[in-house]
Amino acid sequence: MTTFPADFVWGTATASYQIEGAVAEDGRRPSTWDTFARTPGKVWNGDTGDVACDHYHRFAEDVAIMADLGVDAYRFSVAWPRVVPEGTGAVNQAGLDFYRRVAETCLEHGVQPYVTLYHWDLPQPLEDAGGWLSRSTAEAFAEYARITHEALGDVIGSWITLNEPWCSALLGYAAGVHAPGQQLGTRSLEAAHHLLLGHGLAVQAMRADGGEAPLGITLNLHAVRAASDSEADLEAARRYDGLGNRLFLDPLLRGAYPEDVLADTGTTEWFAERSDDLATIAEPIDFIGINYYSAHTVAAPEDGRFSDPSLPTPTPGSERVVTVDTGAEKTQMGWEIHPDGLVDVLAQVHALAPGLPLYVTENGSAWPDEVGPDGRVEDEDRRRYLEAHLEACREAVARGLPLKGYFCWSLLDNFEWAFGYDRRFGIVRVDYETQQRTVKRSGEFYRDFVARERG
Ligand SMILES: N#[N+]C[C@@H]1[C@@H](O)[C@H](O)[C@@H](O)[C@@H]2O[C@H]12
Repeated sequence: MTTFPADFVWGTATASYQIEGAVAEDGRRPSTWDTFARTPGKVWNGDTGDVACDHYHRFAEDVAIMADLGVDAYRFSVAWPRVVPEGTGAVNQAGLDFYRRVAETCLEHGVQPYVTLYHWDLPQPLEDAGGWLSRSTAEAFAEYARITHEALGDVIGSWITLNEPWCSALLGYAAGVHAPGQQLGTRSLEAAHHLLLGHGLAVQAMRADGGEAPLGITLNLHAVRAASDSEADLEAARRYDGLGNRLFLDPLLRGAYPEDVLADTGTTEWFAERSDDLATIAEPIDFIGINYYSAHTVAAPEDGRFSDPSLPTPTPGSERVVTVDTGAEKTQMGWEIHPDGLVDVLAQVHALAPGLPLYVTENGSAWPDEVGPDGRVEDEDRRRYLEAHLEACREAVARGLPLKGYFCWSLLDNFEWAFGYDRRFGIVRVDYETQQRTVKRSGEFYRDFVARERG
């Protein structure tokens, strides 16, 4: 059986708004998710990240749990509204100091800090000025990145600029199910462009600041399969792969947008007017992070008729593309379980950028956990999902794909965006009433797997 390289990185991942709480403490100002969560009907049960897992006050305990699990690295995100509370202008030293404490505590426990600079909590004043539909937000992001990199570069092991720009753009500005809750159809591709431009400007700013830490970006890639080899279904798969994957992979790794996607969405001219940005977007990076959860089998709508391409294309799975239920087991999110799809997306990126190091920066599953009379959580479903995807990572390594690490999503149960606290992804349970942490069976499995693979 293939063994993982000795330097393979085993980690866990979280995000600021999902775990920190303390949303108005020590100078933090509102983000778009503070606003969105307070908008009636947007988040399950009216849940907010006001308290979440109280990680802002309990981070030392959480780092100690990671050390006990034996992980090498902790991927967490810096909240922009803690560091530059208004998005631009004044820097909040208390915010920088908090993240320095988190990073130093990690290092004291032998855990490498990996930072994501943007995991969706955009300072509200920037959204009020246009958000990611505005080019100025890309420029503001680069300045925030420079500030944070300059302040924390001595304690951060790796930097990820953006987490899942697809979600920020397509769910935030088209489907409207994420902050800021806009339903602007294909204008969401303008947000995608400004997110990618912000990424490139941030990479340039951090490189100019010096430092040796690797710089990368994290994308949620969709393993896409056509329901049949009919022309209509293959066309549906092309559309889904285009809007879900190539809209981001191509500019980042090929320096060009996919012409078919721009044609599908009637945005060719808009992007042509901004072609000078592509060199910045394609600024060389040191790794790509891939968040993988599921594979999607897609087909053309029953009648085979595609609606007018100029109509809004909120997200893949809109009226042009339907997702087919293959009968595979699903998680509580309704996502089909296809571990082999992880190898497929790793191979897809490798084909575009041979040799570029790859990390699985998120992989995990939500299940309705039960706490036993002994207080334990025997989450066998989550353990099984985890094991299957770790073995998929082993297969990727065996095939010679440059997979360098795996971060389990998530260390803790946390605020699951529009699902609030109804969905638990943690390998460590959080009792939101008491904030007690309990390592689940899946967490024990991950600990034992890592120890065994490390030899
Ligand atoms: N849903 N879901 C779980 C998980 C979400 O909690 C993360 O914040 C995102 O980066 C990504 O969507 C994946």
